[in-house]
Amino acid sequence: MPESTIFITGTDTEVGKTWVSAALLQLLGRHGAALGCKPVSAGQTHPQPGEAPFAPFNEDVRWLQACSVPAVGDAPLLDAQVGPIQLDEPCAPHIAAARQGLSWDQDAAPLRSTVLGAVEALAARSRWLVVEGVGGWAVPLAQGWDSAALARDVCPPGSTGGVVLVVGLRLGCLNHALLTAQAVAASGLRLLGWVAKSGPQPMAHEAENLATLDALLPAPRLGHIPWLGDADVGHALRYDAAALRALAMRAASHLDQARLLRALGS
Ligand SMILES: Nc1ncnc2c1ncn2[C@@H]1O[C@H](COP(=O)(O)OP(=O)(O)OP(=O)(O)O)[C@@H](O)[C@H]1O
Ligand SMILES: C[C@H](N)[C@H](N)CCCCCC(=O)O
Ligand SMILES: [Mg+2]
Repeated sequence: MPESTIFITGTDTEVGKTWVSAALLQLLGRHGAALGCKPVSAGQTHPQPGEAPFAPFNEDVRWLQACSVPAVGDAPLLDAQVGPIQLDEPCAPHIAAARQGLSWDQDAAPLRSTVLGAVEALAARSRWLVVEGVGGWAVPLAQGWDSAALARDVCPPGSTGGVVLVVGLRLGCLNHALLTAQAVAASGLRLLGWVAKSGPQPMAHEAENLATLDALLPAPRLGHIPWLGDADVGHALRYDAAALRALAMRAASHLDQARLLRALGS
């Protein structure tokens, strides 16, 4: 079993959870096997007209597969191991599932058992397991099972792991971050830390917003990942896993490794 399972949540969808997950994998992979999992994903990338053909893939799964660091001698992870449930449409997962005729609204048990089976298989091979949630903390998945319940399933209260919150720096993030931290605590889970992620436009009064989060969030800031303006993410995702790892390393250079290892108790 892993020393720690880290569940990555965010203040919203598209805030940088995958960037942070990939960066953590590359950073922690220096200290032992670090494997990534995106248990439920929604949205497949298909070749556009005129583009060289490739098999459709989910971008988050592709990132985590490329950036996972298996133990020496262990096999690289397969797409289906990193992303056991990959839905077609880029929307709320329970809606994407319904549109594909999956009956998650009737019974969560088959979904939960597939997902947790996949997570456990990776856990058995890793020192660090990084599990990326879907959207924000409370996104519904299936009847009686949501993203918060998934987090509790993969790093139960009392386990050595916990939650890392990614805060997308934009107006509104203070409220979303503080509500999420409250909800994590109410679930009985440990907030290990939080990471700020900038978008293409710098947030107005960024320093003051970061200071407010530092003062009010009940966990340490583990880093602030800037916008990497020159990154050709689309090309790297399609054709170049090494370029994805290089981008993840650039992102990781903005994380505080010592603080992270302290938060993980290592
Ligand atoms: N070149 C780049 N440098 C830094 N950040 C980028 C770059 N290109 C895109 N991004 C950021 O990545 C964000 C999406 O990040 P990411 O895919 O990690 O989000 P997410 O929280 O994982 O989303 P989801 O809920 O879909 O899983 C975009 O909103 C954008 O700000
Ligand atoms: C498709 C998207 N990028 C995410 N994977 C799914 C986000 C679900 C958000 C649901 C919601 O909070 O409204
Ligand atoms: Mg993501």
